[in-house]
Amino acid sequence: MTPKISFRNVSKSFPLKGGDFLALDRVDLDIADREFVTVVGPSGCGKSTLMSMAAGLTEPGTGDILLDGAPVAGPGPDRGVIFQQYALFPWLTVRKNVEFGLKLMNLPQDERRKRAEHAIELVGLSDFADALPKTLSGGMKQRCAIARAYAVGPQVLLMDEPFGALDALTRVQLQDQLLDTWSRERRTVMFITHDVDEAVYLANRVVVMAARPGRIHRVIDVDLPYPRTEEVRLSPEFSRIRNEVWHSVYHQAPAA
Ligand SMILES: Nc1ncnc2c1ncn2[C@@H]1O[C@H](COP(=O)(O)OP(=O)(O)OP(=O)(O)O)[C@@H](O)[C@H]1O
Repeated sequence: MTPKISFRNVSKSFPLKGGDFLALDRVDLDIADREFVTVVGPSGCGKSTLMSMAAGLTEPGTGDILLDGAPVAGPGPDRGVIFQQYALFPWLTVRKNVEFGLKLMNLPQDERRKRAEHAIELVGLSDFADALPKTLSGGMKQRCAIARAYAVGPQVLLMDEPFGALDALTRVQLQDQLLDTWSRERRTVMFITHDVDEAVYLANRVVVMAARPGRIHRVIDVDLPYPRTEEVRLSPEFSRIRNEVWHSVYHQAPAA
């Protein structure tokens, strides 16, 4: 079956004083339809660059990035992008923030309203639909940003450390909520995180990257059942996989 997203021999350099800096070196990765893939690796290994290329916001230097087998030519409503900073419009309510992305799709007003309500309900913010962002906690703001991405109905969610700024408890709650939505709506998810526990808890597979140059170091299967519960989180198998990921991230041999 055609992968949902493919990185084929993708390299990317950025110009620096004194020569080019190779940020990504020959990355090959296929992400299947409806798969949940997390990406971890040391700071600067190119995680965000890789995701930005899948989003169509950054062009690959060489190689191909394919979506359903066709080259990515730029951003599109088939991919929802969520960053660590909530990026909400402060003067718009939760509902208006969520509806905003739908305006660009030229949907009729009642369809926009319906889609926004559904997305707001999915993230558990219905009681706050008419609230302004400044009155929301960090976790609620991030849920609003997630609802905005959901509302457009993308087949792919590209999430760059979406829970990075949140406290540990809110983070765990949003992980569960994300998995709950994913298991019902089954979008393809590519999710960057610095948190090894989070990477294992969420994913079908964890991609471990290495730095200098940025590249894929290992891909580790997470053969744990869904739904991921506290029991799963506390299981010996979870610890074993977590330790394996941890070891691959923090004990990488330097590049040849
Ligand atoms: N626009 C740019 N111009 C020059 N260098 C860049 C640019 N974007 C990224 N880089 C460099 O490319 C490398 C990879 O950056 P990237 O942000 O993708 O890494 P990362 O793994 O997401 O890092 P972190 O975990 O710290 O967020 C870094 O060394 C960075 O300095």
